[in-house]
Amino acid sequence: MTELLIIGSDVLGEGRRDLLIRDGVLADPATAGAAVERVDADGLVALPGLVDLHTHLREPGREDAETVESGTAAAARGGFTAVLAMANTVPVTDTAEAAQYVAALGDRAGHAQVVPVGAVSKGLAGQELAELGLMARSSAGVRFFSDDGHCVDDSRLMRRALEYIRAFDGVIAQHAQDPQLAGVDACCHEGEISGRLGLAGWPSVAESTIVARDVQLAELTRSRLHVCHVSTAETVEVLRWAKGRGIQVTAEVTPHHLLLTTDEVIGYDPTFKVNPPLRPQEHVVVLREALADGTIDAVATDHAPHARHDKEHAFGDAAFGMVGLETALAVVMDTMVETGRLTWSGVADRLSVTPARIARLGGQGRPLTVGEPANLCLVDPTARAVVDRDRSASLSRNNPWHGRDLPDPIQLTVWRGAITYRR
Ligand SMILES: NC(=O)N[C@@H](CC(=O)O)C(=O)O
Ligand SMILES: [Zn+2]
Ligand SMILES: [Zn+2]
Repeated sequence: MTELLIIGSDVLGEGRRDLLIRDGVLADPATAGAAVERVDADGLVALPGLVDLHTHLREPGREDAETVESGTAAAARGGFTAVLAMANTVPVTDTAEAAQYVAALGDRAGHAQVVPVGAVSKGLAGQELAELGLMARSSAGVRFFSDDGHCVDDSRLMRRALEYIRAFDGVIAQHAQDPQLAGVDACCHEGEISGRLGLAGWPSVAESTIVARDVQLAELTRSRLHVCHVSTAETVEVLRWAKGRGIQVTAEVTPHHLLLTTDEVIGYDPTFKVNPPLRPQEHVVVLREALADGTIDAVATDHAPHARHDKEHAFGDAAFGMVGLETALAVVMDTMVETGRLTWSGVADRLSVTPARIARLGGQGRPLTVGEPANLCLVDPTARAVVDRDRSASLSRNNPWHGRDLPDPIQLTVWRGAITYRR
């Protein structure tokens, strides 16, 4: 029997206590055996293991950019004990077998729980529904469905998906992007900078009009909608309205949309090309407020690794996306904790408790009390470091934080009682 005793950590910033881990669960520290391994956590904060609702692991199909092994190792370094693996792999996760395969790869890697996301439409083509019911009833137990990377544009298909998943308490996570308003070339927030740089514009309303439609469909179907990577002030207004009406909608924001602005694009560095695009500061401020007041429920990374040969192109031709698992908590600390917008218990809520609830994950996002599964991370609230993209567990280097001085919090991650990362 291996035991781990974490001594003197500040649990959720609410007081110092010891934590004993035995057989994968939290036990009474007074019962620790003589051979217990001790971890000195003086000055550290203990949080429930972080849960990422939005990770691209790229396996199967693009193992040159990321594998389940490398992506979940990066997750553990970032304090995550569970990640939802988006369906836009090759082949797409649109069958029960494909979902079971991704979950099995996660079990084999052993760094974090890998929860497969099921596609909404077959092949992400937006034409016919994927096998939603079979994925839900399989051993993979899929509850979270998304065509992420693509918007479920067809209103009728979106309505039917929402109707269908209600029977098994599913949720449809929408990548909100009207493909007509944001055309195929759109790669920069539509505004002064896109005009000056000559980049095709991606207007705010291409996001918010889809969200406005979808919350009304969620109301009609009495089903659950989740909005991926909210990036605009207009979307936040729609969410406030919908939540005020009691519509079952939740939303996430990425770390990069909480800190970076359209200004990053001025140097045409494709590292900063992401979907939805980085927005001007006035949107960033609204996103921070909305995360603080709960209008936006969760932070999700949208970790989107890309191989060098897909990213190193002229801005317009490069792939969309940036890595983010290892730096997510750092950016949330910088934008939300150090600015007084969120307490540690607020951080635990937005990065663990609420995402676990949205995805219906038992055993994740739980309080750190006796009898609960030992999924946690230890955080140093004062450490800082300059981010180095070459010191990463991810296989990809499209890291927008490279060279930036940020908090460097994660000291230890424990999943199911086993140490998955140690500084
Ligand atoms: N966010 C991105 O810019 N890219 C994502 C897809 C997505 O989340 O839309 C990807 O899969 O690369
Ligand atoms: Zn997306
Ligand atoms: Zn994504």
